[in-house]
Amino acid sequence: MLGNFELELDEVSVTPPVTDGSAAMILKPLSLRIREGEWITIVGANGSGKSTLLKVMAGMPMKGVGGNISRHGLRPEADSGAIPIVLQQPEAGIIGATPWEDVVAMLERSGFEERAIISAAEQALSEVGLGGRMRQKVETLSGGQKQLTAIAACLAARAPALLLDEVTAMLDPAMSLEVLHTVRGLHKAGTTVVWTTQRMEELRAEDRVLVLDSGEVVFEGTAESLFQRGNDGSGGRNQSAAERLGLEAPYSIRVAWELKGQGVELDELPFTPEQLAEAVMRYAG
Ligand SMILES: Nc1ncnc2c1ncn2[C@@H]1O[C@H](COP(=O)(O)OP(=O)(O)OP(=O)(O)O)[C@@H](O)[C@H]1O
Repeated sequence: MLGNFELELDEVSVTPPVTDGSAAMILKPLSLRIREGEWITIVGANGSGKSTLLKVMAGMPMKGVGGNISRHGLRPEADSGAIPIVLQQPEAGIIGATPWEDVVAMLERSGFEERAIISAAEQALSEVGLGGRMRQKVETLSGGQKQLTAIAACLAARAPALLLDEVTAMLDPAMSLEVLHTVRGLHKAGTTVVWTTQRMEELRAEDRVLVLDSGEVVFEGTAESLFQRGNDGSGGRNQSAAERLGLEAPYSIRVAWELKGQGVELDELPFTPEQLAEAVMRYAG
């Protein structure tokens, strides 16, 4: 499990480094507190500011940052320094020739004592399901396995939170699901996770979601409340926050809305086909 984590952003904003005064802010002032063990999903279109917000959360030195960022009440540089971010391109952060070498290199760079390296690397690689592929050449791994290698390196180095920048964007649906399931498992075991995505089907009902639009937080709440249509007597047809923000609901939720229009009201909003099937079975009794 990763080290303990509490991150506080107080009126944090980011302005472009060179501006004639007319350029829009990259991130408009926002305040946010993330507690240990939370799962946050940041949703937004290209250019909405997701990566910038992650870099701010990571405590990366950046020009144009206003407001206060603190971890356990300390500035990030006074705490454990910048947290690594796993990026969209599967090869982006990998420096070793095999998963094993990559994780070991990260541990050496992070100043781990030699005798602690082997067990930390083995444990992290098996936690992400790569125990059997530690010595496989990186170029022969799938995109998802490369992402899991990068995630294992963060885990092994005891990064205080997993910061994941659209890590499934370049992966096929099956691989995306495998990476998502693995990270969900790590979260269940206590890891703090910030997951950014443009894919609504990666959300789960209880996720804490931030929606960014042009550098501004336009929604904050659970995924369930993002897709909840109101009960105004119109058969639940009045729009959810997601619809008002132009976000397309996952297929299962669209089916649930359609069923509700036909008078079939499921007892929970299904985020996955499996949840949809279960809710329909419960309805059918
Ligand atoms: N250093 C910079 N100078 C000027 N503009 C910048 C800088 N960094 C980011 N931007 C702009 O800020 C906006 C937000 O960028 P950011 O990369 O955070 O968005 P994003 O939501 O992660 O996008 P994507 O999904 O395409 O990665 C974009 O319009 C980008 O061009």
